Amino acid sequence: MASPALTFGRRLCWRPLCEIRRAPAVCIPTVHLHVTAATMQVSQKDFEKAQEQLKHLKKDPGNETKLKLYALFKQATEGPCNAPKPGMMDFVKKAKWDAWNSLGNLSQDDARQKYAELVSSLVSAEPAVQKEEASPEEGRHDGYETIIVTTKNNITKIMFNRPDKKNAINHKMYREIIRALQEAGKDDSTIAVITGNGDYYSSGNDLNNFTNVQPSEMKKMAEDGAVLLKEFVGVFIDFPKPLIAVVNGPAVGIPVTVLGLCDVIYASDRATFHTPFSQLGQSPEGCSSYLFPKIMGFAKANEFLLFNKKLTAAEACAQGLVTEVFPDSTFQKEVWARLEAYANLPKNSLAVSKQLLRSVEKEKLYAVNSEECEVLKERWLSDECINAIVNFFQKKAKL
Ligand SMILES: CCCCC/C=C/CC(=O)SCCNC(=O)CCNC(=O)[C@H](O)C(C)(C)COP(=O)(O)OP(=O)(O)OC[C@H]1O[C@@H](n2cnc3c(N)ncnc32)[C@H](O)[C@@H]1OP(=O)(O)O
Repeated sequence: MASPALTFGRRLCWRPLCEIRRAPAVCIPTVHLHVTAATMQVSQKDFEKAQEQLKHLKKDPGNETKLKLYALFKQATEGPCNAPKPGMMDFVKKAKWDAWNSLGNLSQDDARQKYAELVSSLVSAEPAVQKEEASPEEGRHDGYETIIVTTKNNITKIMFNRPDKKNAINHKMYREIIRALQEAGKDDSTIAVITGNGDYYSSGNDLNNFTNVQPSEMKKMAEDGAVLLKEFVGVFIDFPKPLIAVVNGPAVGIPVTVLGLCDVIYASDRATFHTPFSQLGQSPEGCSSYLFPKIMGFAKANEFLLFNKKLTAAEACAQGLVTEVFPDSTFQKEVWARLEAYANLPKNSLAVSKQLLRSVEKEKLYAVNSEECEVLKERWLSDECINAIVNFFQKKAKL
């Protein structure tokens, strides 16, 4: 397949909602004679109320739901799908058309009803309070949007903070993590911790990083991506004090590979570890092509890095990737109690010891990092990789 302009992705996110918001009561007078006036009024009122409620949703309901809302709105206001089918490569329009068309001959009243019910279920599922935002944490560093950085009890904590996107790492987040690690390396803390907010540790590279790119810009996108990735992995290689990963949930891709560059890895028993590189037409990064065989042995590393084998926390621990696994119910309490005790140890002694443990490998790690980024630069331009990303957004295919 020729490299298409990857212009779908994000646009899918808001257009259906925006359209719904922009298309208010003008379409509503469509009525059906078999419905009594009273029922019709209630249903129409609910429909209008639902449109209003939708505007105030705090949580992005996700593409799948937005497509459902779009389809029900069109059905409710225009009846069965009557638009011409968009072309295969017009992913967003095609997804919307498919959603509308799938409603077949559903009546406009039923569509209004279902629309109102769906909005109502979204409203009840809204989080009561965004805890992290509601109560600013002690020692919080300013100027970050995608991560939360705090320093307290001699520990600098860097928390991935895009829980609605499973903490997928977009370009801004790569840059913010680089800056946070550089600052944590120099601040007064004794140790630094990386963790995730929400149910995931991180779902890895945000696949939107590859979207909205015109064919003429693909090469530049790959080159810039390789530069950013090299710098990102470089700050892990050079991190001067103990770096602990507190893996609170599933981890996919790059947050897994850089675990080999962290010093201690604590995992909840809910965590899983997955590097689906071949499934995505990509190749390993984060120095994992060198460190993982050293950590797990070739036999296990090959299954993990080549064949996308997902590991449970217990398996990752048995293979030496994870230091210790804790029951999810006591994970935070046990881990933080332990980290606070470690952070009271002499800071300089810990820093020089960590550097001794890691310095023998540094030159090799720089070389591995460079080589991995070069290979990935080519991979990102390959049909295998582009097709995998198209597939993710088109079908929302899950790993
Ligand atoms: C500078 C560039 C450097 C590049 C370095 C390269 C790194 C390689 C990698 O990291 S490879 C790993 C890439 N990650 C993935 O392929 C994961 C893709 N995501 C999934 O398969 C699933 O989302 C899941 C299994 C992680 C979670 O599934 P679940 O059903 O529980 O949740 P949703 O799919 O509904 O996810 C909620 C919303 O989050 C969006 N999302 C999740 N992960 C990513 C991602 N990696 N990239 C982009 N978007 C992601 C998902 O699309 C949902 O969004 P929506 O609510 O708008 O629909």
